[in-house]
Amino acid sequence: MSATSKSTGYGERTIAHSSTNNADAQHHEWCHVYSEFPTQCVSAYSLLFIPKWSPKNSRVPVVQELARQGLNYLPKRFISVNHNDPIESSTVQHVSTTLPIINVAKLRSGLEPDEGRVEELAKLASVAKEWGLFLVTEHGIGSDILNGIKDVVKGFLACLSKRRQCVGSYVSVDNMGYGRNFVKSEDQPLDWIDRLTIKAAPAPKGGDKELNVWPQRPPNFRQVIENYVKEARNVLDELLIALAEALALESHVFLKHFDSNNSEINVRINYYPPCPRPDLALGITPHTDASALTLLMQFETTGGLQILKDRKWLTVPWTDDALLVNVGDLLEIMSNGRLKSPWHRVVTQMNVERFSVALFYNPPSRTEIEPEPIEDLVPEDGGFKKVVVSDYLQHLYAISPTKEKQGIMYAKV
Ligand SMILES: O=C(O)CCC(=O)C(=O)O
Ligand SMILES: [Fe+2]
Repeated sequence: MSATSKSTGYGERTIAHSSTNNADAQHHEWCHVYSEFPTQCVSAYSLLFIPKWSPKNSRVPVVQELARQGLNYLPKRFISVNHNDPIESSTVQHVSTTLPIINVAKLRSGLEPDEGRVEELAKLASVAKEWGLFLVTEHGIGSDILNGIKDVVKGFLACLSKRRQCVGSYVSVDNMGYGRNFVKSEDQPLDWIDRLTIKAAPAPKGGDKELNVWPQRPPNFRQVIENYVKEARNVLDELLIALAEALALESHVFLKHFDSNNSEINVRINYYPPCPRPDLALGITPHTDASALTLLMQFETTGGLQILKDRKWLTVPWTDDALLVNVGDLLEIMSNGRLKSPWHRVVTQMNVERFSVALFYNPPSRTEIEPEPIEDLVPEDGGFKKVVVSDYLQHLYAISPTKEKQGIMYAKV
């Protein structure tokens, strides 16, 4: 699910937790390595303080540390795949060519139709409607920027594993640390992932305490991510225009909800260490992204991301060097269901590690998004109603959505 400030940050993974004082922050600093439950915390601090489980004090393991131990079994807290569920256990390798790659350069609005724009818009309409996600090339984000991301992400994880010096300060921010959303009980299965979520935009306002969760090591981490965010924002704005036109809507119907000073951009670094039992564990549990659009890059290996299509999990045919864009709930609402926010999950792999970087693009949090009317709406599907972005996100955190209990229902008429 897309990040909001509720799941922003890094440290050890802390769940559904409001960190508001220095004592808590200190606790975060000390408790980096956990085995199965908080009561087995190996830090010195935990020897003195063994809390009863609650979302407030719950901790989950740093998966990287578990993977390094070379376990040949899966700790039981990570067992999540239910082999009795025909959908859950359906994994079909998707080898079709039905995920066309969108050439962003051809979509640019100044171009004449004969420069291929019309065909590219038609291709975009078809892939966005059928899949809710698509690959993009010729997006203009330089390979130096993308390679820089790979370097700082790996540098961050490496220095974390040595001395954990690279963790920023996270006082006064909700649900801090390596975060997995929606872990609310002790017996809820955990994902085989370590992740860091950073609120990259908007810049903190004068009175606000800076949301300073930027890692301090490698020293260029923040600069590199911010350069990427700047370029990515331009690409996503272009795509919002192109998607509107592809759906035969006025060009700015989606982009009008965004503004360059206050739109929210959260960046999440996902690290999937090699997993001893890929048949039993998931890297990320099935979810839809709450964002308007998500921009994803992956590296080191492919093949982890799957999408739920026609009641089957299909491996997304994602080539190494293309970026992937997926429609999130907020765009499903803005488009009044013309675009669907796809259910997706990440599977684990045995001897390889995988990294991905997800950039979630949302309108400013107080924006009321208004679904674009549909004239011939079928009466039984009332479409969507107006929602305030932050209300929608709060609702998601409150309900912990699942396929049975979908967050998007909140915005249905
Ligand atoms: O790792 C991936 O490919 C997908 C990550 C994802 O779905 C997310 O961070 O919301
Ligand atoms: Fe996602």
